[in-house]
Amino acid sequence: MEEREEKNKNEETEREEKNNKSQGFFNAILDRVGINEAPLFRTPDYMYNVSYWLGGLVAASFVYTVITGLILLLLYEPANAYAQTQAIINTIPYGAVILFSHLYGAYIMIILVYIHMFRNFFKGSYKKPRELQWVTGILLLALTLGASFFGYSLVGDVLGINAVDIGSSLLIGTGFPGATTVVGWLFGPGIDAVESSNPIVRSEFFDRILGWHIIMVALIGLLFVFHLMLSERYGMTPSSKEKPYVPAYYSKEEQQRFNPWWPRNFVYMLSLVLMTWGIILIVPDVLANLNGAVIFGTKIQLPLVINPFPAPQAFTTAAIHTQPYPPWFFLFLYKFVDFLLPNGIPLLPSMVVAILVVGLVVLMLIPFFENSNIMYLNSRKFWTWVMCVLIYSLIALSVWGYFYPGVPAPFTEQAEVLGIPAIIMAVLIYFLGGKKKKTEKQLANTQIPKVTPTSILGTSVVSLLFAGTFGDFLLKPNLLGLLLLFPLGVLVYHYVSKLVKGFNNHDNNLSTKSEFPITKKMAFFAIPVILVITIILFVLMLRLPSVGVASTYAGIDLGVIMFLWGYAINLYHYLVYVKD
Ligand code: HEM
Ligand code: HEM
Repeated sequence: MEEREEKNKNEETEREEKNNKSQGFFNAILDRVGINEAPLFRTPDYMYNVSYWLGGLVAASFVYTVITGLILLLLYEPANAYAQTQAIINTIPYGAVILFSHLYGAYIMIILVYIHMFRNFFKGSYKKPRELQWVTGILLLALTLGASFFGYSLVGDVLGINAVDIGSSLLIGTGFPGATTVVGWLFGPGIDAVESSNPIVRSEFFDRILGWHIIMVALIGLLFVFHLMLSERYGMTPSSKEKPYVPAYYSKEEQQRFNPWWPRNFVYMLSLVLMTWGIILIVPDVLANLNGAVIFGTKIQLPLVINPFPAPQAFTTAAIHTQPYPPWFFLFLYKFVDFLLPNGIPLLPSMVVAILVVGLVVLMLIPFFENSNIMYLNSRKFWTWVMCVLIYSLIALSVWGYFYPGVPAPFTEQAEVLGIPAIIMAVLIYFLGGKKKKTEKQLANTQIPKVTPTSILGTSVVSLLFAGTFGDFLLKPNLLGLLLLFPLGVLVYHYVSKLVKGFNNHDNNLSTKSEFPITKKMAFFAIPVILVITIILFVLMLRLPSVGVASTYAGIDLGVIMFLWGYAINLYHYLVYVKD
């Protein structure tokens, strides 16, 4: 009896092994993992479009910065921050590539987080049942800016140390109870320690900053897991054409028609990840080579805010001659601090901090303030206006802060730079935005306007330029003014007509066809060509210098290889999965 049982068991294992062999080793592992049974969201064809995967791109840049950050952690010396950062750039193999791409990984992550956020607002993805995703998203945005701020201060250059100085003065200046204690927690012995001749005191400061840098990154990681779990619960927000009403999500039954997560989503995501990583490597390494290069007899000196090289060391003679800029992602705040009240008195630090905190909380609670039950933009004109003004103000204040740092901004200037565009946007959104409320029946029978934030912003900017130039021309008629009026007039016409058409156009973006400009035949041949090119590039990479700034050539090479691989996988996705 026992013998027979043993025999049966053996036969079963043999059968299983045979089965696994015929499946292939890789598939057998996936089968064991149960990839097909995992409760991952199924995706309809039309969602294979970058706009639906922006969060994935943010996550890709996050993972990149974590990998390079862990390598930097092995190399960094808190007691010797600036000198060691220079050593990483100049003496450690591929150190410059790792540090520069860590910095730009963070920069690209910040830009993508903003794009992801605004896209999710305009798509209505914050509405029921995704409110928590929006709330955790805003926390993720704040943490990303925080982690980048602390990372930036780790270098020990004048910009990073100045940023800490401004930050702590702002907090202490609020006079809020406990502000000094909080500053003590955040910055330990403070920036004076950076000047100390005692390495223990110096490391006390940089250790504290490093600690916060890693804590914030860990919090991003934890919160992201939650954010992603929520995303898998309801899937990505369907197109408003498919689901025009709240709550917009596909039921379990509907999902059965769509593509399972494995392998198509994996293939698509891999292609996007590799392309993002490629760009993170290429951009700073190209910039590092541009900086100091002589082009047409002119020596290029990149502005400090985008330069991958550190600024001069804090508290040195060179530092005195450096304009104290904050990191570019806080330039808007830097200008905001220069604002004067209508009576000419500067904004108090307590007002600045209070406005920021309240603004962030309001942004976080948008899903609860704006709860119209239609997914289209014209059902939430007020909030569309708020978000358009927010995008515009972030950009305008950053540019303003860059060109006129520390120059007090009187109320009249604030009204010109921010007030007038805000009014133009309000008028455009109100008058061109169609009727606010429609019944379900009307909605089904009418064309739903489709207006993008870009068309609203574009129209506002060109109208403003046109109005300004026209005003100048009236005051001081001249030929240049007249010549400028024509192209600007054409641009105004272009944007306004686009906006008007947008309001009359239905969202017809549901085609499952690819937007690829090339045919499948071309894609079929392009893949092996890319493979051969990347092998050549790889061999070349091994011959390029590995130490010092010159290693950035290898960085560019690796970036191009990654980007091309990402593109080749994208072509593969197109060939295998996209229907003609
Ligand atoms: C576990 C993850 C991470 C670790 C261990 C880490 C570690 C480090 C270290 C040691 C430095 C100092 C490099 C030097 O000056 O020599 C640094 C710099 C920096 N980190 Fe991270 N980091 C991590 C993730 C991140 C993330 C997720 C971001 C962005 C959100 C970020 C943004 C920055 C920035 C902007 C710098 C300044 C780089 C420069 O100015 O060249 N880091 N990081
Ligand atoms: C570290 C920052 C962030 C990461 C890594 C991240 C990641 C993700 C990922 C992977 C998704 C799944 C869908 C996709 O790939 O787009 C997603 C969806 C979403 N995220 Fe984020 N996110 C971040 C920040 C934000 C912010 C700042 C907001 C808005 C305030 C936000 C709001 C949302 C919403 C509403 C969705 C659902 C989108 C939909 O249903 O189509 N996220 N996020």
